[in-house]
Amino acid sequence: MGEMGETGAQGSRGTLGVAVIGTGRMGADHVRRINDVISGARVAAVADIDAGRAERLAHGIKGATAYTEPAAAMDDPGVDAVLIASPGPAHEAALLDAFARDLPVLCEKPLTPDAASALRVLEAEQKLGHRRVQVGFMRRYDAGYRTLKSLLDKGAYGRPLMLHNKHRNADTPPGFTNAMMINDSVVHEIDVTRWLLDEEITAVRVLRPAPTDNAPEGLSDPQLILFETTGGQVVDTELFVNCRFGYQVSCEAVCEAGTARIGDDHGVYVNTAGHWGGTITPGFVERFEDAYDRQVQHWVDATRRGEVEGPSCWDGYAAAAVCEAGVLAQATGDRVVVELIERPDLYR
Ligand SMILES: NC(=O)C1=CN([C@@H]2O[C@H](COP(=O)(O)OP(=O)(O)OC[C@H]3O[C@@H](n4cnc5c(N)ncnc54)[C@H](O)[C@@H]3O)[C@@H](O)[C@H]2O)C=CC1
Ligand SMILES: O=C1[C@@H](O)[C@H](O)[C@@H](O)[C@H](O)[C@H]1O
Repeated sequence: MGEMGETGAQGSRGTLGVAVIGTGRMGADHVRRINDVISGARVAAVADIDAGRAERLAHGIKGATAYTEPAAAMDDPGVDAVLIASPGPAHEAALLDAFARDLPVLCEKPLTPDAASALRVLEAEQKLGHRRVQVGFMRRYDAGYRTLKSLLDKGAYGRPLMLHNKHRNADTPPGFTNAMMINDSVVHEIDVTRWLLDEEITAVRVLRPAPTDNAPEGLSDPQLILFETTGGQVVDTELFVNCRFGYQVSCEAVCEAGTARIGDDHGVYVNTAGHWGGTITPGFVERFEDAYDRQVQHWVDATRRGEVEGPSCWDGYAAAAVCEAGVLAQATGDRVVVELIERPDLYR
């Protein structure tokens, strides 16, 4: 254990030594964030099954060691906490490794890619007897979503009846599948729906219009996803992941006495010869930069106080259960009911 472990996490002011698992796009961005943007933490170890990638990243960081095994990185003497940024199917093993060492974790979304594995993680955390995981649903740290949440919580426009979401990506990485459209992309709308409305999602439907010619063969893009909630609200999401023109995420809440919409900020509004308007961010890294920074700072601060806050394994499990229903709804065209276990005491 690093400095934090020697002094004790509770109330300690030591710098948090973080092992970053997975050094691809998000892992490398989180390493940069920990090194250059936020305070109170340092990268003590990185791990990637691609040894060269891990070594190249560790090379530029004083005191960081590269590993190929996540468990070996967690055993590094400088490590107090773990940030998991490997692909979703690798999360369960890394989470169980972290639990075996009782280390605090920030786990990128999705918690895991299916409900059964998410349930195993939920059960393993309960065996520890305390929460250890914050799930990387970073939209909860975005300024626009936070404002919308506080307006809804105050009942500013009365009871929310519907949400209209848009989620557009310019393009998809190689190997992106229809299931990933739900598990990797719509999982964000699943989380913001549950969080903004404070309700569970009870059923899912998916409509698949004729696909764009810009989508890779076999990808049904765009899709329209409909959720029903325990509160009787209906939520629609347009997901269009090969729209070509940039990255757009917005959410409009329709309430009894008004509507509130976020995500339309296009920066400076310009008038010039033959042109008017703003800009569109190219991708999620730019659109949600502040949210990622706030999310990681929040995790570091809570961990240094010996606390665990933010989206929990319950949120990760509930999202995985909705994703599973969504993938089935996508394949069959049916309305699929979401099956959830009763919420355990640890997450009440
Ligand atoms: N919050 C957000 O907006 C975003 C979150 N993500 C999430 O971040 C995670 C990583 O995504 P990307 O960085 O885009 O993927 P990526 O493919 O760019 O990087 C993943 C890295 O993990 C490594 N890896 C694979 N299996 C591993 C294992 N068992 N142990 C250690 N390393 C392993 C790969 O070699 C690769 O370097 C995923 O969970 C993804 O859903 C991704 C994009 C945006
Ligand atoms: O999490 C993310 C990606 O994994 C996903 O592939 C994108 O569609 C999302 O916009 C992004 O936020």
